[in-house]
Amino acid sequence: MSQLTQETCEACRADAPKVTDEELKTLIRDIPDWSIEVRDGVMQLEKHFAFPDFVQALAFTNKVGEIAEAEGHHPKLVTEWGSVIVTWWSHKIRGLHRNDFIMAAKTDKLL
Ligand SMILES: C[C@H](O)[C@H](O)[C@H]1CNC2=NC(N)=NC(=O)C2=N1
Repeated sequence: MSQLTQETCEACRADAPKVTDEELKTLIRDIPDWSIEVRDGVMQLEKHFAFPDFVQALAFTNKVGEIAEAEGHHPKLVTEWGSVIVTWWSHKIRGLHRNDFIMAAKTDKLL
């Protein structure tokens, strides 16, 4: 399990730096199952989680919500029967911050 899971998010600020290309290459190794998506020019981390039914998908969704509230950093969550797509990015900087990698690692740790 990545050391990122031991870190906590810093407060989201509009002038916070995006991760550099070099940091991105290093950080993504810690969360190898996550994909990097770019939507409207905004880089995001995304992963699909499969579950046997809706109840377990919803339970996982709520767990992600709990860590998001605890860290003050929130994802996009798409919950369907047997499926949750989790997407992390930093809205204020319209891109990826270290916070997003921390939260992706913490998301994986929920399973
Ligand atoms: C006021 C509040 O802390 C901020 O708006 C936080 C809330 N959660 C957040 N979550 C994410 N992913 N990005 C943000 O910029 C962000 N900002």
